Amino acid sequence: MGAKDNFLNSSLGIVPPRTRLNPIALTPYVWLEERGETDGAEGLWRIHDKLYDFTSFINYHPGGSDWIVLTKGTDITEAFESHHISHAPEEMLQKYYIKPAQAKRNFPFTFHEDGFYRTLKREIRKSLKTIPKELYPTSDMYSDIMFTGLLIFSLLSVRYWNYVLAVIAGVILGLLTVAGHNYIHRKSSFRMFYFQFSLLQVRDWRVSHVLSHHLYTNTVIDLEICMVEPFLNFLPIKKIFHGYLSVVMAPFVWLFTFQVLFLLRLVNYKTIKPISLSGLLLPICMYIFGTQSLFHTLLLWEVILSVGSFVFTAIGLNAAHHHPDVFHDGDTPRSLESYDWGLNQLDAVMDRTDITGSDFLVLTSFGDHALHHLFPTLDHSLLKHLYPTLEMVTKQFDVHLRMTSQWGAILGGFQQLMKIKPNPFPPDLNNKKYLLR
Ligand code: HEM
Repeated sequence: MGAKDNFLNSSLGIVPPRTRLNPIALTPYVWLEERGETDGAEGLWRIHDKLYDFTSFINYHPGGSDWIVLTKGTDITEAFESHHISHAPEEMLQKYYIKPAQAKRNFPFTFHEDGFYRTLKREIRKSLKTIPKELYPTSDMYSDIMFTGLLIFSLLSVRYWNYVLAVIAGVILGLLTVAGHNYIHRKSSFRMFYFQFSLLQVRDWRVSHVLSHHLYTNTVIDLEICMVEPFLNFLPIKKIFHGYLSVVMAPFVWLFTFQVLFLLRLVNYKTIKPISLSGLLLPICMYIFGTQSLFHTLLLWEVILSVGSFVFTAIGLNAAHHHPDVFHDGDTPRSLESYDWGLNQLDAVMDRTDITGSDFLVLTSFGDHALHHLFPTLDHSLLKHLYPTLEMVTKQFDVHLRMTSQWGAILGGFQQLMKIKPNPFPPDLNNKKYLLR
């Protein structure tokens, strides 16, 4: 098998986008455009094996117009199923129905009424009604405090020309960016723009993270896998120097993710909108209130960005998905015929015992990740209340959520980078060593 096949081969039978071999050219928008060629949506919106025309619904979608506009011409089955917990969206579908789809779906995932995901969703719907209102949400408070901290430490660092203060501002920026991600999945709100002080873009991430990584986790179509290649290759395929280079490269990737993605954004300038530049408000404030030259202001801002990038990317890439026992495309899957999407999500995740339970840690380190993937529109501070329900349904289906420590996740990430042989057996969700304690 050549290097080319390595990148294109999916053990789930998923046909990747044409531009899969060229990570720089594979922007979120190219990814969306090329989904049109594989999804059999015939220029409309596909849900399961039916085609719909939501054109007249774009401006009425309660989650915001972005989601509908971006996904025209694609299969939105996984997005539609996972982003709505109430029955209302499903009940509206008939109004927009056009015709049956001709082509087979590009994904093996199913959502049968008696399957794992829909059963869990029914139970979660009930559990959400029992959570007392006063218990949530703490996320808004923590996010606002971090935003204020970022401003204060950034301004003080430039005012007093102090690298320590800049590093503190950088750490806050990294954590605030993770927290901002909590809002990107949901209907648009001002807090989602906290994410943009990193120079990363909400709209791009709604594609690369929400519509790609979240729905097709660790597969050849997961943009978060594609975008870090060839520097970091998490798929179990033949790699340069058997992956040793990846391990050395990892900290550099962490350090410059914010800046490199921003520069790539400038290359694809046609998708830039005025709001894309909102992150520049931070250096502008630093320049106005800091009394330093433009050059010195930019220098400290670069320190803040690099530290922030390091914190955000190191947390993100070592949070929950990369471990030799977690499913990566190429590994033997649980099923190819009828693979419940929720089970696939459990196969592709491993949560961390030392993060779960703390609202602040969960918000700032992509915690309670399995539940977050299964129900991405729920505020992070709600997730801890849903473990008993998850446990009840996993027991019913004789599967478990696997847990490890944060250190286990970091170590697992490096082991996965070195891994060149796919797992010959499907993921084992009953493996005693990882069970929730
Ligand atoms: C790409 C596909 C879609 C995505 C990613 C998406 C995403 C979302 C999001 C993020 C929300 C807000 C949830 C919240 O913050 O609580 C929402 C709400 C909603 N969406 Fe969508 N949506 C999609 C397609 C649709 C379609 C096709 C319909 C109906 C024809 C629909 C109907 C609704 C309704 C009624 C709500 C209100 C909340 C609820 O009842 O669940 N959505 N959606």
